[in-house]
Amino acid sequence: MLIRLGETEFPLPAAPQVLEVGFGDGRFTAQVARLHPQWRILGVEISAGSVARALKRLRREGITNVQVYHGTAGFALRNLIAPQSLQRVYVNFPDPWPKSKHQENRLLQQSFFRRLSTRLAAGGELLLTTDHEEYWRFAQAEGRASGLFEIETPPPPEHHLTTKYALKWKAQGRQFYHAVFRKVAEDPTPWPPLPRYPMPHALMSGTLPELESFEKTVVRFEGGTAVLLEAARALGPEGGYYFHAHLEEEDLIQDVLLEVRPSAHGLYVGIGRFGAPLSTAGVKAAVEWLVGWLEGQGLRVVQRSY
Ligand SMILES: C[S@@+](CC[C@H](N)C(=O)[O-])C[C@H]1O[C@@H](n2cnc3c(N)ncnc32)[C@H](O)[C@@H]1O
Repeated sequence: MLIRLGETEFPLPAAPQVLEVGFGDGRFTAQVARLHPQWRILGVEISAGSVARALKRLRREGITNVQVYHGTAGFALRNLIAPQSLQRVYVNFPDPWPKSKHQENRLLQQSFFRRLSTRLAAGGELLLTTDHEEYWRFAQAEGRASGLFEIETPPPPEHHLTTKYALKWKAQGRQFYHAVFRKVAEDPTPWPPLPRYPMPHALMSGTLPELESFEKTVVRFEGGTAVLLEAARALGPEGGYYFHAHLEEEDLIQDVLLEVRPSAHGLYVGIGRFGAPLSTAGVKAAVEWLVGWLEGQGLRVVQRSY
């Protein structure tokens, strides 16, 4: 039920028809899944704690028509959702980012609406419910500016007002706002999924140096940054090293382990399977840097696969 990127095809082969962005504790997701057992639902959430709580709830309730992705809505839309496949997107109580200098962090901006239009089916819709009147107006202005959506503002359906945040704001007597953004046209700009590469690796010869220290290194590549944070010695009989790399690419943050270990064919340098990483341009850049760094330590490349 939890999507592991390294083991998933892009887009998801059984296309979800419904997406919920920022599901929090997942109670609304579970409710929708129970009401519509025939829908394939994808829930997306950036908070790891919320993902864990929602997964527990979905398992406890025996719900099988929800897949959960831990990451950003932008990444999920681009990579997991097939073009023109979504019937409905729920956004309940998105973070309002009330200060004007933080507004660029808001989810419902014109660029998001443009990209969303490529993944919605004809007539597909996004349903926004919020307690934040200013964000509600902002989202409508952004949706309208895209020229791709028709907008209506009926009162919020009662069952949207049962989420954790809805109950919290209800207790404070706040007012609620709702908007339905219905797709009427599509952005023509192509937005293909992120390119993926075969797992990059190299075989090297020579003696692995005894590392006394390792200095944090930042590697920039087209589309992002890889930060090699630290190195650790493998204590097993074969020895070797692990390198912790933090990768930031568009809509994707990954922490991966690179490894240098003796193999039957020489020293293997590549990405470890730990955490089922997604083999992106960032992974390639990190492996490339490590191989170059080891060359600087006197090792030679026997074979390179990237
Ligand atoms: C105010 S909470 C609302 C949670 C839930 N929908 C509710 O009504 O109780 C906003 C949620 O959106 C999540 N979130 C914020 N930005 C996101 C993004 N770009 N992609 C996915 N989730 C996001 C946050 O982690 C948080 O759980």
